[in-house]
Amino acid sequence: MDLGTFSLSRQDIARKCIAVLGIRGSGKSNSSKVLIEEAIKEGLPVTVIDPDAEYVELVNSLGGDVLTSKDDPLLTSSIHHKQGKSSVIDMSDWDVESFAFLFKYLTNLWELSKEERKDRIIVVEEAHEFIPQGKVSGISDVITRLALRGRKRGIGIVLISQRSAKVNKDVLTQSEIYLLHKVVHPVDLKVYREILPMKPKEVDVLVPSLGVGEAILYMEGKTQKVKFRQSPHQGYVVPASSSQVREETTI
Ligand SMILES: Nc1ncnc2c1ncn2[C@@H]1O[C@H](COP(=O)(O)OP(=O)(O)OP(=O)(O)O)[C@@H](O)[C@H]1O
Repeated sequence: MDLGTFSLSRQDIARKCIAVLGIRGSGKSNSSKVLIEEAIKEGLPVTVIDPDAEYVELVNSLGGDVLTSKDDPLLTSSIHHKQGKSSVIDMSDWDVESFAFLFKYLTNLWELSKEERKDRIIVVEEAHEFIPQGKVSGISDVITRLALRGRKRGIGIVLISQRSAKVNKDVLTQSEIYLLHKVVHPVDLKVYREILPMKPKEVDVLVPSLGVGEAILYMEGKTQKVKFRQSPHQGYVVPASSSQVREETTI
């Protein structure tokens, strides 16, 4: 899989927990889109939990289904599991119905994958909103289960967040692949220092100097500075209202 200055195989990413971290504008979404494109091309279906509808065009153009709370979560998850089809759950309404849909869809995927193991990657954009550190909900419970126990059922997970310190630590620290984009805040640098097998001072110098699309890849005990290629799927502009709606809704 051609990701930019580096490549990973299907085997590298299937059934793994992958963390994509970095400040706003560091390139997380682009990097995740490149990963998703390549996974789908390799026949590895993806389900994206998408709070800003940023991945709708990408998943749709690669043959996946776009879902909202108006769809039937049990029916769609059953079809997607059976057919190995990709999907994107448009959460941009950020309302009670969207969360109810997400919970039922993921819970059903979890049950179905017990009966019949099939590879799938669940991508969680803005992961700190769904699996926050120190808070438990039905959604956080099912995503945590998928992340920590999904491997045997064929399920891998990609957690994307600009607020690494706010993502559930039990899940984040279980990641097998880290793609660490630029951060500058001491709180985030502290998280990186805990993850990376580097001297704290090296982390403090290297990480804030990363350019857009550059990241430190850490897997299997090795670190490597990489640069992602640009995804052709940049098309969607985030509506200004969606983050405001999010502030007012509790899961
Ligand atoms: N590898 C890359 N090569 C060239 N441009 C890139 C690359 N990665 C990201 N960009 C550009 O940088 C900008 C920010 O990228 P992106 O939206 O992926 O960042 P982000 O970290 O996800 O930000 P946010 O948290 O706000 O969503 C975009 O205009 C994108 O096209």
